[in-house]
Amino acid sequence: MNASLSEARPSPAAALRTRAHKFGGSSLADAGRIRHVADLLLAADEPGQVAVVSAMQGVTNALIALAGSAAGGRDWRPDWQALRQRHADAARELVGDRERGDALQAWLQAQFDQLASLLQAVAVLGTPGQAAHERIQGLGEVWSARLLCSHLRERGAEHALLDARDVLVVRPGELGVAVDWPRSAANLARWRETHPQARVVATGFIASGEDGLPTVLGRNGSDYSGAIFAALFDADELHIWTDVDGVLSADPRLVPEAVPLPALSYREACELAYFGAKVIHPQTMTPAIARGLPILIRNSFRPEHPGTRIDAAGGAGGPVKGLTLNAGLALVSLEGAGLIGVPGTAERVFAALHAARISVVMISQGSSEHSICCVVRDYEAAAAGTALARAFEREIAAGQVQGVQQVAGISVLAAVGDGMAGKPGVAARLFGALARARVNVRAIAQGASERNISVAVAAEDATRALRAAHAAFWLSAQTVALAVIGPGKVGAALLDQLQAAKPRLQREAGLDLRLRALADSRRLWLGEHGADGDWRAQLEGAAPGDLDALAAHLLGAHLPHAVIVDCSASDAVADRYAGWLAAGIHVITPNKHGVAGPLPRRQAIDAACLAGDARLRYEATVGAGLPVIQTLRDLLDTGDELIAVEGILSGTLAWLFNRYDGRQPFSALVREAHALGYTEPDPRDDLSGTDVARKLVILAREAGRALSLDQVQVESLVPAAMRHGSREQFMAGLDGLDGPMQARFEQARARGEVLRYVARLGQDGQARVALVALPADHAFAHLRLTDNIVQFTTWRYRDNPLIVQGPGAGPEVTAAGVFSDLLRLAAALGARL
Ligand SMILES: NC(=O)C1=CN([C@@H]2O[C@H](COP(=O)(O)OP(=O)(O)OC[C@H]3O[C@@H](n4cnc5c(N)ncnc54)[C@H](OP(=O)(O)O)[C@@H]3O)[C@@H](O)[C@H]2O)C=CC1
Ligand SMILES: N[C@@H](CC=O)C(=O)O
Repeated sequence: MNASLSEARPSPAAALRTRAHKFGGSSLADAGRIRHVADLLLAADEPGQVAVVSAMQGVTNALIALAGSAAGGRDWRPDWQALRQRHADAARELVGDRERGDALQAWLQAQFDQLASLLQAVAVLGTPGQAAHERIQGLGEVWSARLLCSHLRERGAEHALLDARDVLVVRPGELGVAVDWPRSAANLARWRETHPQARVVATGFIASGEDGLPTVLGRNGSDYSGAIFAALFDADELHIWTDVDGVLSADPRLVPEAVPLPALSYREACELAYFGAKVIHPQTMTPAIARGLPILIRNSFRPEHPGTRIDAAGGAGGPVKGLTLNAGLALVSLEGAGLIGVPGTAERVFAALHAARISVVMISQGSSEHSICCVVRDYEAAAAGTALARAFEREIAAGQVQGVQQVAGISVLAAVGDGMAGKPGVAARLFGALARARVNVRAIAQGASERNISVAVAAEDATRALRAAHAAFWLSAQTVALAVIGPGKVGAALLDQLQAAKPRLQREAGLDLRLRALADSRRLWLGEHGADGDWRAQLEGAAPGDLDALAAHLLGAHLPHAVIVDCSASDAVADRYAGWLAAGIHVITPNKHGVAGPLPRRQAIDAACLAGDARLRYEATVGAGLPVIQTLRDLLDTGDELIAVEGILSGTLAWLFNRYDGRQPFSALVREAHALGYTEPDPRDDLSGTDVARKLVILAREAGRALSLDQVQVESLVPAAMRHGSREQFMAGLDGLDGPMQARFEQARARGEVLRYVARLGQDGQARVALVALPADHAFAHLRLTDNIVQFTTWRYRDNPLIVQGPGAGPEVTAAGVFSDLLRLAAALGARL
């Protein structure tokens, strides 16, 4: 009786090439769905076919409820009637032929009459009893199989109807129901003598016990029946039809980007199923595994989709095929010097937990043997703690073990894939992704098969951890939750560039930049799935809100990475950088107030970066899209020393003095520069030299010099009378600039010189920004438009300074500089850039 499946002899009809199909309840929910199943079966080009069916959706539960009602003395007749009507209606729709239809209705009526008699008996006894309960539960499959078979016959197909109770013999086993293969195979062979048809419809879920009484296969029983009949009919493949495109790489409710997996090995499928992925149950697979039968998980709503193939080979793919998350767990650990080098500690832990009937989800022990920890279901944690405390009572009393520690709110993330075995770097990639997503790992386990790495993390980090790991193994794009503050000239250009580049970045770099928040000084827009459409329209309808809500919303997405891009010129916004960075939000900005602001603020920002993993990038603060800061950093990082910096650091001032020839009013050019988006929001910041001074401060600080804005000698081009008042008042009185500027210009021209606004940071530490008259052949006299020029004199470049030159202002180039920072950050976070 213990004969295994491989010993079972195939039925005489096994010479046929046969494919087995299994349809679940949702595929048979009503007449329309049953008709669709028939379409699939009739369209399949296969000589032999076995279709194993579940009950119509919800029918098994309805039958169990009927038995419960009858046993509890409640009136079961209305529900019985509804169930009868549902099947009678389906039968009417499925079988139009009068004679066949009447026969089917009469058969159904007889079935329901028998059910009614059973329920009456249950009501009298006050309990269904095991035998009646199993008989009642399994009726749904008998009815659905008959409906499908009758419909197929109506359409001219000669399918035989196999009631599994006539063939399949099972007995209770330790891990559930076990099949008596020799008896079942012999029964099938006998049945085939009178049912030689190539195509068969069989009932799932039900079978006969060794005593010949009807029984059921338990949870996932219909899938199990599919595999059993596939084996008994010696099928070439088993197709399990569901309502999804196959096995997904992760739970789509937690990772919306989860993808269907084309192929899995049996072992991968078992590992994923164990950790809760929506794969078929491992027990279901045993008959298939035993004979190397491929299982295909397919979508009955999209039969053209190939689905997931599960077989011995498992197909190609990355090292990790899928990820699962098990929630509702707790960590229970023992720690103490009394465990070191003591043989039998693990055995005592397991024995104590076994005696308390507690199943261990994961176990981990450091090689120092100083501690050992287990992950158990949270509702069993207290009992596990008590069991361990009792088992180690002596050591705890002697102070050799520091009691039992329990941590609730734990989830286990498991990465599964045959390709992990023998491949260096997989764990590094997983842990690197978790670190970058700021997820703390509480415990780790990897079996010697190297097919599964499991990590225990805090429940609140679990979704972020899953998404980060999913992206790290290229199962989906690296997803970055993005907020843009200040959609003014630069911000708007950036948003347009982001929108245009998004599809290509997703496709080619595996980077999903998801805009979740937008704010200007008056409005805050928060979105769930990213502003993929018209961001302007979204902001248009937004209400006022504060930046705390913006940061909370960004973090609330549980996306692996969060970035705020500050495109304002606001000091108040810059004041928040340190807090955001400390909270793990990366910051990117062209706004100089943060990095050139008061030293204590800058120090707080730097400290937040050092303490955590969040990064601040601000390349566009100097030279807009030019690589000025990066160049200086590269020089310093490779061991060079900065001696001096000199240059033209203002695009606005460069443009003004490149254009100004004394013929048109200087004020007209300032208005034009403002309209072109070169100036700061308030052009006085440019004309006063403050903007240039800030840039010099940024470069000095980059070189490690603690320079403050008030230490820079600044020559302002704004007459004292125009320094106060609103921006609008200043713009209205702009022609007040014209007289003094004309005079400076004429003086310089008389000497054959040109005017340029130059910044200089000397070796002596002196910082100065001023309008100077330069000889007409000076390098700074030959720039074009908004060109900046920055000359770095360093120890290596002491005879011939290193020069960075190019356009240094304008919304498009500045936005591109900000975007480059974002992409460099994304690359560091793991995007394929
Ligand atoms: N233009 C250029 O060539 C370059 C600019 N930069 C820097 O880029 C930044 C933006 O410049 P630009 O686009 O020209 O400026 P704009 O004036 O066009 O845009 C500023 C944006 O910031 C918003 N804003 C202001 N205060 C706040 C606040 N407290 N909270 C939220 N949003 C706020 C404004 O909103 P609202 O409309 O409601 O006021 C507006 O959307 C500046 O810091 C500038 O120094 C850097 C390099 C080059
Ligand atoms: N207004 C600034 C813009 C860049 O920082 C400039 O003109 O350089």
